[in-house]
Amino acid sequence: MKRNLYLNVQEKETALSRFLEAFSHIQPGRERISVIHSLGRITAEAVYARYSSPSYNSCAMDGIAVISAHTKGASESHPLRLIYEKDYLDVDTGDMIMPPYDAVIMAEDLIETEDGEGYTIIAPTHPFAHVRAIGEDIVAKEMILPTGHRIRAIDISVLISAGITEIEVIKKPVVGIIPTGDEMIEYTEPLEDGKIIETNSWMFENLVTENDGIGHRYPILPDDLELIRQKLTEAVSECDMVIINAGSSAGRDDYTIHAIQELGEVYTHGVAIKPGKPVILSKIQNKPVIGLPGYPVSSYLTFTEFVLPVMNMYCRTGGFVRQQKQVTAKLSKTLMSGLKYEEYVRVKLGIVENELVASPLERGAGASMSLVRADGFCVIPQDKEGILAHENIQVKLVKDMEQIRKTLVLIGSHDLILDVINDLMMEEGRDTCLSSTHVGSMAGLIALQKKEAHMAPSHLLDEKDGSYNTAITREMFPNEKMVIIKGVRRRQGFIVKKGNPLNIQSIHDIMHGVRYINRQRGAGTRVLFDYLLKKEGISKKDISGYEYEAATHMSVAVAVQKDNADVGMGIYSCAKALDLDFIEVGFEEYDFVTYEKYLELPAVREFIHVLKGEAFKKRLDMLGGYGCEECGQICFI
Ligand SMILES: Nc1nc2c(c(=O)[nH]1)N[C@H]1C(S)=C(S)[C@@H](COP(=O)(O)OP(=O)(O)OC[C@H]3O[C@@H](n4cnc5c(N)ncnc54)[C@H](O)[C@@H]3O)O[C@H]1N2
Ligand code: MOO
Repeated sequence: MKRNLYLNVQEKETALSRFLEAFSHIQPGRERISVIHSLGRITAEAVYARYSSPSYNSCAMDGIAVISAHTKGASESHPLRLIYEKDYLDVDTGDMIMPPYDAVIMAEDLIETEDGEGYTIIAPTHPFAHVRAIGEDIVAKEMILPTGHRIRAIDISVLISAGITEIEVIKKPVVGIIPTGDEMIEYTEPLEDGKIIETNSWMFENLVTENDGIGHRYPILPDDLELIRQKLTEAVSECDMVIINAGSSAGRDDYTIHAIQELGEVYTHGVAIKPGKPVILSKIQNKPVIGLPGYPVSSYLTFTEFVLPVMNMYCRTGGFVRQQKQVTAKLSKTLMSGLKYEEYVRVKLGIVENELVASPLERGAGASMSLVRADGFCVIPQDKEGILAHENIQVKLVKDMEQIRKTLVLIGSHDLILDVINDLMMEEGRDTCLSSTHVGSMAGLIALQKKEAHMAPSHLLDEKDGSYNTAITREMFPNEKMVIIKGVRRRQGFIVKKGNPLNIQSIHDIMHGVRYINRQRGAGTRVLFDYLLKKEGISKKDISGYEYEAATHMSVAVAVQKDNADVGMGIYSCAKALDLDFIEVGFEEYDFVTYEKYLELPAVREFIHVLKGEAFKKRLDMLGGYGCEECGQICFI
């Protein structure tokens, strides 16, 4: 099969509005369902009460029902005796109050007469005192819920009390989901080299559910034109709309576009967004069929940008579209982008000194963890080559702002203990959590200078005296009161394959064609490696792979494990986690640099509390390679 070429890459808004226009005939369907099963559904029309509630004059307190006119004149100086049946009846909350009785006096306000035959009162009452009059809550024929209302638990109880047993709601559209690809396997099958666990369809199914539809997933289809054609025909006849996933781009086995062209009409193949470019917008048998690109991030974004607006046509009455909240944030790192596309970047958010700060996450279309970690998305417009650090950007929120407010923002060096600290902070249930962005020690301290983080995890060696973090903090924050919260001492060394097949014992064994994997500029581990090279008089040029960089210790370890490199520098816990060998170079100090004034922040206090706790020490033992003698101690700089 010939490769496809994108002949008609269109701007997103143009492509979407043309597509929606083609389906302007779609109207939300409706169905009648039992009220008790209507939670979360959307009303298709206004709902009116059948009964009033209460439907009779109802006693609101335990006590006596009285004829209010008979209580006139009662006072402390003139107590009034009430006679059973002539003046009152005993009643309990919820009882019906019938004429001539028209008010209730609470039991607490009654004085029993000595003969036990009645009551004395010392204050008069008025008509309908402590009586819930007919229709006080709901009046028959009154509108209880408007059109397009999402039904909640409280609504159901009100509907029932108003005598409604069935309700007209918007029908959920059935969205067919077809995953394709020869390399795909079901999650229940064992993973082999060259195979990929099919995940996108399950994400789609749940996104469809979250957005008021019913996902109908078909089994994985191989890259076979005839089978794709057959399955598309079947899905279109069974569903209201269809998503077909992967095979949308220029690969030789990318058949989706050919199958759709044969069965219907293609409006768009290719939109100017990144990730997500090869999206297909089409129609088969008058139903929308959308081809989404295979990479998880591309498929998530194109789902939200193209599938949701179409689903909205099926399941929203006017005005009900759920809008994503937008906020303005300061960008912590420059984002470059091409002029060819509008680019979507996932960000983490935090509030530092009353300002919302956005730190960009990994940008690759395959980086699905960036979606898990994201607090929001920002868009770099097509006509911009990028956004500079510290500029303001608009962010569409995917997390609750309250949660973001309680987040402690860490930018700097990476260590597995950050995840452990966050886990323990969450476990303690004190409502604070930790967001960490890994840019290396130096870049972290710069972010701290710019007030874009609360703390910078750092392990920067002072070559003069072999100490860690103090000298650089003094140098970078000469006029500020700073503190170092002591973290861990950790074993640094060379991570090599199990059994150390190249017999690497020292930095000298890393030359002569051994494939090294380095860390990014500014990372403490890179500073240490450069220091060792200098000390031993070795040139960077003699290290093959010096330019090959990874962003975290764990990425170094996995590169060695999967044979992308023979050796890299990193911490013991990462070598241990992946069952690799480790040649120790020495211990280093991994600490948290912060402003003295931040010690008062509740999240910082909680952070220190966790660092000093026994639970943290136990978790460090399990990870291995850490010393925690000074953990949580504060050094004033
Ligand atoms: N020569 C060109 N190659 C590519 C272009 C291009 O313009 N010219 N575009 C790239 C872009 S951008 C994207 S996005 C991808 C889209 O590719 P396809 O939609 O054809 O998808 P595949 O190639 O089959 O898969 C891509 C990737 O995603 C994984 N995948 C696919 N389906 C699933 C699933 N259901 N669950 C989990 N993962 C899935 C698949 O294994 C691949 O790794 O094309 C570029 N190429
Ligand atoms: O644009 Mo492709 O959608 O992932 O990177």
